[in-house]
Amino acid sequence: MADASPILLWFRRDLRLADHPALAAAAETGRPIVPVFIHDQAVEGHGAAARWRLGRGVAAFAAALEDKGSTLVLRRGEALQTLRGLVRETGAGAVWWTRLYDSDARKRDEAVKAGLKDDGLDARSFAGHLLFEPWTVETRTGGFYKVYTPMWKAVRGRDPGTAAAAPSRLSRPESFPESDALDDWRMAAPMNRGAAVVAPHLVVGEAAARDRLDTFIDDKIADYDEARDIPAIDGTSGLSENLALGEIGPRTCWEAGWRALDAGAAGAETFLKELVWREFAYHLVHHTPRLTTGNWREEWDAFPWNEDETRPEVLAWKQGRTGMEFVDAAMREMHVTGRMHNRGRMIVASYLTKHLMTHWRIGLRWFEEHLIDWDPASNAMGWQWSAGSGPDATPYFRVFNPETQVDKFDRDGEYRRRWIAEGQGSPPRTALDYFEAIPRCWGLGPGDGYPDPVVSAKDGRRRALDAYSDRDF
Ligand SMILES: Cc1cc2nc3c(=O)[nH]c(=O)nc-3n(C[C@H](O)[C@H](O)[C@H](O)COP(=O)(O)OP(=O)(O)OC[C@H]3O[C@@H](n4cnc5c(N)ncnc54)[C@H](O)[C@@H]3O)c2cc1C
Repeated sequence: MADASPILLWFRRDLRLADHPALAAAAETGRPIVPVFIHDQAVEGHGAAARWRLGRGVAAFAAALEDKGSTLVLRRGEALQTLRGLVRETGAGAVWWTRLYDSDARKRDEAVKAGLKDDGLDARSFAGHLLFEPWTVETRTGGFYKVYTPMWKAVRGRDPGTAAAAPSRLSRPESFPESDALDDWRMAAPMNRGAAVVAPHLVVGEAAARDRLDTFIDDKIADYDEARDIPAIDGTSGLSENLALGEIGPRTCWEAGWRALDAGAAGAETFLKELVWREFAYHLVHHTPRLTTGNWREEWDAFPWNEDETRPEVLAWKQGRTGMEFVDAAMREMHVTGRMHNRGRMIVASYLTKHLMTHWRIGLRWFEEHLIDWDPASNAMGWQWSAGSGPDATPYFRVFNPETQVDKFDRDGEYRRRWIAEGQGSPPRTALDYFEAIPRCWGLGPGDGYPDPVVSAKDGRRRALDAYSDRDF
């Protein structure tokens, strides 16, 4: 007789109903589905902004499941024990989930799979977080790609499969097990007063992510090639926030990008390429887990980066008060919106690791604390790319000059005016919001003077290049 026991569907960073292979497969069986989200602090701990954003995403997903006649069961605790408890409570014969690729998640998932299999359960993982899983893309000699462009060429013409539609209804078990109350998890607590400032900038949930993609394709993709590099222009998709939590599937984005390319949209190929940068980051993290914790090029362990986080110039960087306007504008954008334009990310990362000779790990952790689109793979790759210690990285001797970057990417000063209040007669709301978002104990206000540079662009560059030429690797 066919197995009619419930399937526990363990949701993690895949908070969606469409383009979800594990959910589609479960719905196909006709068996009752028990959707579960476990707040597993060991893996889903995150920084303040990502944790808060996760809470908002879980709430939106729970509401979407209610619309389908189902219920998201929330539990907190160590994953394997929690799932075993839920199996006992529901009589489930299967536990299915979408694969993740960073090392913390993989270690947890491997232990979960082994434990559940020992219990005689159908423990199964599915693709869905990526277009192409890391072991399916190989160089001609059989390794993984360490350089982006050949990887792009290898996958450009590949078919990642079709994104499935959301199931129309989900079969319910006779009763759902008890669920924690999301409010009891206090996901917003570490955000303090920042939450009220960042909240209007969030775009939460699957339906909103889908609208965001459609708006991007209809209104922005044609100009994406050029607009994407100008931080004052809202010219990118903004989808990183949703992709990070799986509120939209990468195949849905890929298909939309291809349709736009086929229809002749000029920027569509660049958009597809950016999606593959995300893949590249995950392939790297899968094959070399140290990407998130240590120098990918291990010879960089000998480089004299400073790891003292208490230095005043590091505090100035965190606060957006280095006296370098482009750097400060970008850091403040992150305080207010939980995001930072990609150009800004490259500039502040270069400035911290080169002008301030500070270890990229300090920046990586600060981003992890403040980004609502925090992603373990893209964040680590971005930092190591900027620092020069990663694969296919910008060479260390290419030091972004924050002053000349202004001429290229913010010539009329709109971006800097949007975020830096000091010196403006009537600063815009965005610039004032920065003072509402930051910790009160910093004691900063819009009436303060704008700081002198903690290091001049020229001196910082020279210091970095001297250290680089003194290295013995
Ligand atoms: C130091 C540093 C840290 C970063 N940290 C993160 C992070 O924590 N989370 C994150 O999602 N991205 C990170 N990035 C990559 C990039 O800045 C963002 O993905 C991008 O700004 C998101 O905006 P968007 O969604 O509008 O992108 P779009 O320009 O619309 O691009 C579409 C999608 O492609 C992917 N993508 C675009 N650029 C990159 C890139 N350089 N690397 C990897 N994927 C990319 C993203 O998923 C993005 O949503 C980082 C980059 C740097 C230099």
